Amino acid sequence: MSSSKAIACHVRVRPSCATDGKINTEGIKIDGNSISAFNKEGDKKYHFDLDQCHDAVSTQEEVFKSVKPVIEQAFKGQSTTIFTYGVTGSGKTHTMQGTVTDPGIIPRTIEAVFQKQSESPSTSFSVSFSYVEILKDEVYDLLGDRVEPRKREIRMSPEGHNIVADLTVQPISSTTEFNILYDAAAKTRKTAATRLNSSSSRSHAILTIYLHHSDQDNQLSFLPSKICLTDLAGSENNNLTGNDKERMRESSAINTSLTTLGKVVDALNENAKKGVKDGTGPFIPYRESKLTRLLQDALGGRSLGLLICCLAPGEKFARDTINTLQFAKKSKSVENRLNAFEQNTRRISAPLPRASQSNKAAIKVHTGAGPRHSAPTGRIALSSVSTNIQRGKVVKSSSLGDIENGRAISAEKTKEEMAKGLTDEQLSHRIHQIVSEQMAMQKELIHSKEAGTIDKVELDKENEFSLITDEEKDKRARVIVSHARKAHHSGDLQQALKLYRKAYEYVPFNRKLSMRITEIELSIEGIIPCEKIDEQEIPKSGMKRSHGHLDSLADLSYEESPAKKGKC
Ligand SMILES: Nc1ncnc2c1ncn2[C@@H]1O[C@H](COP(=O)(O)OP(=O)(O)OP(=O)(O)O)[C@@H](O)[C@H]1O
Repeated sequence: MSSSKAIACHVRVRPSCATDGKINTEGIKIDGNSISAFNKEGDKKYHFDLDQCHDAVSTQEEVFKSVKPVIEQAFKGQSTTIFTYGVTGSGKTHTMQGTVTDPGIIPRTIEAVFQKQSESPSTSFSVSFSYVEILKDEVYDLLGDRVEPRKREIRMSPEGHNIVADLTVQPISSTTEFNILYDAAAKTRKTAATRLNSSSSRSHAILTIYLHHSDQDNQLSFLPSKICLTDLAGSENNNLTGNDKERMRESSAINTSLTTLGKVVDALNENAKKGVKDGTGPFIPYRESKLTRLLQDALGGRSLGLLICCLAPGEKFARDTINTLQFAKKSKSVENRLNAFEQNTRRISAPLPRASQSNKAAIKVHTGAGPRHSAPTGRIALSSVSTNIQRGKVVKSSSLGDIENGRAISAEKTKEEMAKGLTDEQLSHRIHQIVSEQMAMQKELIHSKEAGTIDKVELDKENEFSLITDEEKDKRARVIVSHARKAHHSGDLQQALKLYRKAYEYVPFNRKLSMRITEIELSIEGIIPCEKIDEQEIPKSGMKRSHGHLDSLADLSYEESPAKKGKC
């Protein structure tokens, strides 16, 4: 059944410690589920109503008890995301991970998962997990090669989820096994001392627990439900942290991705205010950072979301406290569209065996060794399946390809057989979902055709995307931007938008381009006037960079490109 649910927002105040400096005992006050905080000057009081407030004496057990109902939804097939947010040193890692003697949400969740598994053998699910960190806007697999860690791409799965390419997903069958693997991986997460925290996390860390459900009696298995536990790196004030140059670079990447997180939440709220339905509203800048791409499901997506805002009690954090609580307040009005049923019945295959010694090898999950734009192929299959469901024809689900759990599907049952077991309401939801998927597929196809129209500028090498260097990506983006600018100049905004978006796929870090896309979208919607670009700005031949004009997209903000930053 489909429903929408706002992100739940909890707050936790950390006990005071030596680095907090002066403490105003009246600075932060909790009363039930309300919290008030004074500004630094102590002359203005801010008040917030949240879903749960934990004070400085709250225990790890109490905090876990308050999040457990969300985790339990995953046992019923609903994916869930919990993330900790707050200034550096406010207790995010303590809350999420804790210590051996005082475990936090992650170890307690794993315990609850295996407890559930042992309590109800009839609820058959096997367990695996992945663990990634986002450091300076690059994704690394913490279960992957630790000696020579490789940056991982983010790709779109056929289901429309952003997933990390070539990610290690480790099957586990006990808490002990998890602890050994997790401890080793957590040690490789980047931490460093700052003036505020002797072991400050310099990266965002996302631990995902996959529950692979299967119905042994009916020979069905489903997409895994996920419990995504995210420990965000802390927002930082370099004056307080005393960061050196390298720390400052990290801190700038952390602050930028958190700013994007805020922008995504703002845009979602803007959509909600305008009552805009899926995909037709203003541009949501998910693609501006890897963090927001990976949290897309939890922010306006299909995951049940819970945000824990952590607060540090020192007076010097007064402003951070209010900012954090304001972030909680605006996140609280973001609604996610939940649908455990739909997620669960998307695929039918032979049942997944429980994790055992024989299937312990870590699975690599990726969208295929093929091109970044292999997704449309998968979607064509999806489209034909959906058409056939509606016509009552039989199609094997193997045509869908199995991306999420990396296994070949050996479908014994058909979608038609599945449909027989659905109520009218469930079927109607399913059809609604399929129509949305078809629309997404069509969009992708338009993009592919677009690539065809610009073959002459070498976009026919699209399927080598994952193999090309960042420099080459920049080059291609410039070529497409030059075509976009021509369309823009001639007033063909739709064509310009398509091409700018295409270029953006190559340079997702390019904020100027992202802003141009937003401007055109708003112009198309008639919200802002269409800004004509000057013909002089259109490169006449080749892709020489134009000079001087700040707004020139031919420039593509080269200072931000990985090539320029020497990342290639
Ligand atoms: N509720 C708590 N009870 C006891 N100690 C705590 C609590 N919360 C945090 N601490 C301690 O405070 C210090 C900072 O906490 P932690 O490392 O979790 O902060 P953080 O928000 O994750 O920081 P960063 O963003 O820099 O990684 C740690 O030494 C931690 O053990």
